Amino acid sequence: MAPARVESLALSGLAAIPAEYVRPLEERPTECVLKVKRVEDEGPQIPVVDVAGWDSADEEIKKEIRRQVAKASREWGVMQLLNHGISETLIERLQAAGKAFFDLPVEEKEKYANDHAAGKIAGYGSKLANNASGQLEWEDYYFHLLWPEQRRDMTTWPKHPQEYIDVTDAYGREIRKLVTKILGTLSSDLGVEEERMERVLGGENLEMQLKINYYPRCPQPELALGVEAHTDISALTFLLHNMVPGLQLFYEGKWVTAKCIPGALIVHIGDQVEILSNGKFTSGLHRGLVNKEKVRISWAVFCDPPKDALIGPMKEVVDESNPPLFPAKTFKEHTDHKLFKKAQAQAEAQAANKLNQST
Ligand SMILES: Oc1cc(O)c2c(c1)O[C@H](c1ccc(O)c(O)c1)[C@@H](O)[C@H]2O
Ligand SMILES: O=C(O)CCC(=O)C(=O)O
Repeated sequence: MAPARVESLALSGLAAIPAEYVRPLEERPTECVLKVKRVEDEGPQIPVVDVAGWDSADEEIKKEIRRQVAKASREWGVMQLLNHGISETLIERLQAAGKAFFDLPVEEKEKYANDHAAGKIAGYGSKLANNASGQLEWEDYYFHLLWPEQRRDMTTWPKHPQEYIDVTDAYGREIRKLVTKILGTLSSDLGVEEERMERVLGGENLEMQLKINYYPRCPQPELALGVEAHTDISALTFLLHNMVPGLQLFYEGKWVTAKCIPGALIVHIGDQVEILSNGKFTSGLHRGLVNKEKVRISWAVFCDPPKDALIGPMKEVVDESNPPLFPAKTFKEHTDHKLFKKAQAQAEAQAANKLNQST
């Protein structure tokens, strides 16, 4: 059976969210997004790195940018990049196209419905109820392969609006260039050749998946999560949003809300870079909150190695005093293992809840 669309639920005007969307107490946001906004200037903030001089002829300028990118990747596993080189116009067009798709009636979007249960994740979807816990996220999404170009299945891309394909293709090309820059910076910081990480991650076979997250208004945002806490299975993730706050990073024991900075591109370090670097770079735990007044939309590009790429700590970052912290696994094994672990943890939590209720 197709899962309920969160958008349809939200539009039905319900005052209380269905039980499957109510997070366990320990997962609930302590303050809803609108309250968080007032205190967002307090405490530690996600690092902001201005990379305008990335290609500068001045070696000192380049060195300083590289130092800041590596520092943010080590300490936070996330950063907001300014002056990243992707034009404002392209970003506006990408966001207008994604919004135009989600502005279609749900029945139109259903024509692109994915079949997650059958392993077909490309298309329009909502999180499936996991048998173990039945917990759901307050979001619908659109997911498709963006790169490499020759592996795209254009039947899974939205046909409306007409501009979607051109603009998403152009954005993908820009992100692909940034992948090379960031992986080069991180490789150098580890003392390996600049091309090394990109090569291990598949080189020209490196994959990029686009996920447009659509978070409808939620009548009880303090009880729900748009995306539950997770680290990304990717190597890197690039994120844009429509300037509605919601992304939070777990840092030094607290959830920190990402500031909405016009023009900024958020970059997450994912599990694959954490593994390659033997934990020198951090795959940051993050989650997405929802909002009572505003629809939130975000655009995530996940950069992944091919499924069969074997990823383990690079030999240069391992020695007697730095033993490998991760076993080498193919990307497919990593993904399967993580999903299995999550399902198992949810099953255990649910069993414990049931036991508590019956005693
Ligand atoms: O290739 C990837 C890499 C990622 O890091 C992720 C991904 C795909 O998809 C996750 C996802 C997609 C669709 C869903 O319904 C989910 O519940 C998760 C994404 O969260 C991310 O980890
Ligand atoms: O919407 C966001 O800000 C976060 C999205 C996310 O973490 C994801 O799609 O995996």
